[in-house]
This record gives sequence, structure tokens and C-alpha cells, in this order.
Amino acid sequence: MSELPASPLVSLRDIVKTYHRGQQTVPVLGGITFDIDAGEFLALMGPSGSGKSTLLNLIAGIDRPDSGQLVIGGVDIGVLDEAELADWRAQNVGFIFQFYNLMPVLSALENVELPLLLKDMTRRERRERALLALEMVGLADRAEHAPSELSGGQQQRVAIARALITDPTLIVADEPTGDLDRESANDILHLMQRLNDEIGKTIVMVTHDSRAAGHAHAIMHLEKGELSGREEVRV
Ligand SMILES: Nc1ncnc2c1ncn2[C@@H]1O[C@H](COP(=O)(O)OP(=O)(O)OP(=O)(O)O)[C@@H](O)[C@H]1O
Repeated sequence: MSELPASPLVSLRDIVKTYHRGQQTVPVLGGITFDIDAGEFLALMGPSGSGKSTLLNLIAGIDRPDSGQLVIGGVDIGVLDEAELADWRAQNVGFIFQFYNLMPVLSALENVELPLLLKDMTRRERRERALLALEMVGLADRAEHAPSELSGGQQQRVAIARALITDPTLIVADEPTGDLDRESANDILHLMQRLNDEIGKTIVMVTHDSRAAGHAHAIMHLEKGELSGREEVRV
């Protein structure tokens, strides 16, 4: 596993984001400043429309702020051009989505392998690594199954294996348990906690669910595009 860089891993300074739709402007983030330490498991909570997903997408390098500075692992991602940003994302960020975003025509193993297709690796190396990742999430015996042959919780575990496969600096999760029943949600949250505790993955998770947020170290609350507080959950 890669070494963790010095804290903080993520530094946001005065991040402003406004969406433009025709003549209409929608101010979403009004100057956000905070740090995320390496090894932290942070939950982002707030009412619908408060800007949680927008903030997560900026931290993941999917979108760009209008102004402000965003430094991750010592890289000022604001100065990267589109190709450099895409490359940075592929190397540094693992994504977990609410609806898993697995490719339906591929097996679990092939889905996990996908991020490695960009790497200089033999087919055999890719398969071995993907199998290890599936083992880590307890699904090695389902490697050949299609997503439609797996439960929601199992599909999310495949998605977590896919997020881990490149050994990213940062894992971002947008409502990872939003589509799951309570028991499967608990399994997923425990798995994420293990990734954090046992292999030191830094995780930022958007959630509406305070029970889910209770698995994080700290909860950052957003209100109308402003930070309204940080709550420590576990040490
Ligand atoms: N691509 C876009 N174009 C225009 N407006 C957008 C776009 N994406 C989001 N918005 C608006 O920005 C605001 C914040 O959206 P965002 O998805 O970040 O909120 P959220 O806190 O994650 O909400 P939810 O909990 O409902 O998912 C909302 O008013 C939304 O309508």
C-alpha cells in the first residue's frame, strides 16, 4: 500500500461554486474552508440541496470550483488541465456511488478489473489483483457472477473492491447505503470502517443517515452551502 502523505491530506480554502442554468444562477457553495487529515473517515451531512454532492465532486476532482484553492496530497488540483485532472483522478480517487454503477454485462471480477485497464499490467496480473480485492470484500466466490445475480449489498461490495483496486489516496462515497436495507447497510459501513482502520484509507462519505454517519470519525454539517459545524464521533 502507498505511504500516507503528511497531514492534512485535503485542504480546501474559500471554495466557491455557483451553477448557471440559462439566465439563472444557483449559488451552491459560498466559501468553504476546512482540512481533512490522512486516515480520517469523514461524513458530510446536511439538508437536501445544501451542496453535499457538489462538495464531494470537487474533492474528487469530478468538477471544479469557481474560486478557492483545493490541494490534495500536495497537488493543487486547480492548476491541472482536463487531461491531467482525469489522470490524477484515476490514480488518486476511488468512487462508491449510491446505485453501485457496475457494468451489467461484465462479471463481478471484470467490473473490479476495469480501473486497471489503463495500467501497464498483464491480463493475469489484473485478474490476480481483482480477485484479491474481491477476497478483501468477502466475495471471491462470486467472481464470475453478473451484477444482476448479486444482492444490492453484494453489488456495493463489488463497487468497493473496484474503488480499492488502484490503491487510491482517497475514497469518496455518495450515499453508499442509500439503496440498501438496514442489515446490508450495516455490512457496508463495517467494511468501510475496516478499510479505514486496517489499511488506513481516507474516506469522505455523503449521507442523510445519522446512523451511517456514526461510523465515521467526524461529521461535517453543511447548511445552504456553508459549513455549520464539525462533530467528533469516534477517536
Ligand atoms: N449540474 C447542475 N446544474 C445546476 N444546478 C445544480 C447542478 N447540480 C446541482 N445543482 C443544484 O445545486 C444545489 C446543491 O446540489 P447538491 O446535489 O450538491 O446538494 P445535496 O446536498 O447533495 O442534495 P441531496 O441531499 O438532495 O442529494 C441544488 O440546488 C441543486 O439543484
